[in-house]
Amino acid sequence: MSKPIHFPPDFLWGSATSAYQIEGAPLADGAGHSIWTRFAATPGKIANGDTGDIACDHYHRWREDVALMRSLGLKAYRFSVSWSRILPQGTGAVNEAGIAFYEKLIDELLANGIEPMLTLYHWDLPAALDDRGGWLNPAIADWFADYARVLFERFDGRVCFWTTLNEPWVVTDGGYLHGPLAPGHRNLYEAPIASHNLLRAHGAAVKVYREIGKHRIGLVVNIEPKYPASDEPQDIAATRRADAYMNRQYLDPVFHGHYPAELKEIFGAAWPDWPREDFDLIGQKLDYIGINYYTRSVCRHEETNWPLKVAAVRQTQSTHMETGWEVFPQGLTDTLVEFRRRYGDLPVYVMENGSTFYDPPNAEDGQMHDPLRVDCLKKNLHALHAAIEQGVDLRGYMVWSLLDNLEWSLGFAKRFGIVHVNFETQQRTPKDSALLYAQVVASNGACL
Ligand SMILES: N#[N+]C[C@@H]1[C@@H](O)[C@H](O)[C@@H](O)[C@@H]2O[C@H]12
Repeated sequence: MSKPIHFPPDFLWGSATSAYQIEGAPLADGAGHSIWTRFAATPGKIANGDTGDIACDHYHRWREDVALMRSLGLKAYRFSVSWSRILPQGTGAVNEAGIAFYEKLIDELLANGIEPMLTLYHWDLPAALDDRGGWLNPAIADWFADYARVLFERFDGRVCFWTTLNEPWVVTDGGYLHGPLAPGHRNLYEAPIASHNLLRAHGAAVKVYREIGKHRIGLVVNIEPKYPASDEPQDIAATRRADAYMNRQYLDPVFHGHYPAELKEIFGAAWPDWPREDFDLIGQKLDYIGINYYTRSVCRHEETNWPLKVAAVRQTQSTHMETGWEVFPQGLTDTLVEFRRRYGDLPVYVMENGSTFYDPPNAEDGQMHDPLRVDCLKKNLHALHAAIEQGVDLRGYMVWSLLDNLEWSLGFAKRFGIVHVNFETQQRTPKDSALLYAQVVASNGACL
């Protein structure tokens, strides 16, 4: 019998979602278009013609969903604000109805003893700003800082956990280099510019927060640890390139004041010489780092793969994600321990971790059984605890996701929720994984 595991006494157990994936009604009450309302309206961009027009109808069911979180005993809820609900044109006049929606949500969370954790940007850029160059326009750092200021002024104090960006790597790689995500560009020269401006915008928002904020602000990055497929020099080099491109491209500038050298190697002439002062802006001190972990990647050299010349070697037990994400809990431990080794003892929150498996239909007992997700959750939580035992200052864990939702260009078919959503009836049904998670929260991990 393994000894029961205990997490730190004030460990923050919660769940995570994002605006466009769950809210629906993206244009309600004066909101403006975003690059995702546009992308979803473009035939062929989202599987099965799915859109965020309704999604989980959270815009109308927010009170019910907070009650659901309360029933699971959650201590925190990580959500994002849709920039174009607050500033329909991305800059300029504030849409008070947009403020009102998030104010109701925040106050309801607080009334139910749930810590609101607010993400300023989770991919849904106002379309009006995309028309002005979006993340390719250096002015976006100021636009983002002005948007952040509005929310800081309205909500700081009720919101004590702020995140500037969610997964800048996905925004860049998906939206500007390879193109499966909004705004759907495929351009070697644009990707580094968008990525750099995301980091500048992050720094500009943190700078504003230091002027007027009184609580905590950080950045959320997705980390996918890279392991060489062999000890061949070219596989080792490929692994180094993949790590630099996906993981260190954001953490090195924020914490070390420069990009990894491999990026110039990868992008060649498409990699600009960045102004030194940009790194002073990007390197604003953070109160915590948020890490999203899903899987690892085993890398080999592949000359034909553009532009990294890296291929991922498919592994055995995988989730039902499009690219077959391997279930590899050790990667979560390794990621957290490596962050501490490379960047120091900053408080860490796992801001997303979860899995997608085909959930069998409601069993005759009316319960939604999801044994694969239950198994994956248990293994990941043990891996989390292993990191704490190795000295990582881990403060909290947000399971992705509270609800089945719109998995971006993969549509509604990829279900990550611990709560099942019937998208015809909007009925929410806690899965076995939700019941397990409720026990984990109640026992602070001792039930594992
Ligand atoms: N894919 N996948 C699931 C999940 C996605 O739904 C989130 O919006 C992203 O922050 C991150 O990619 C992770």
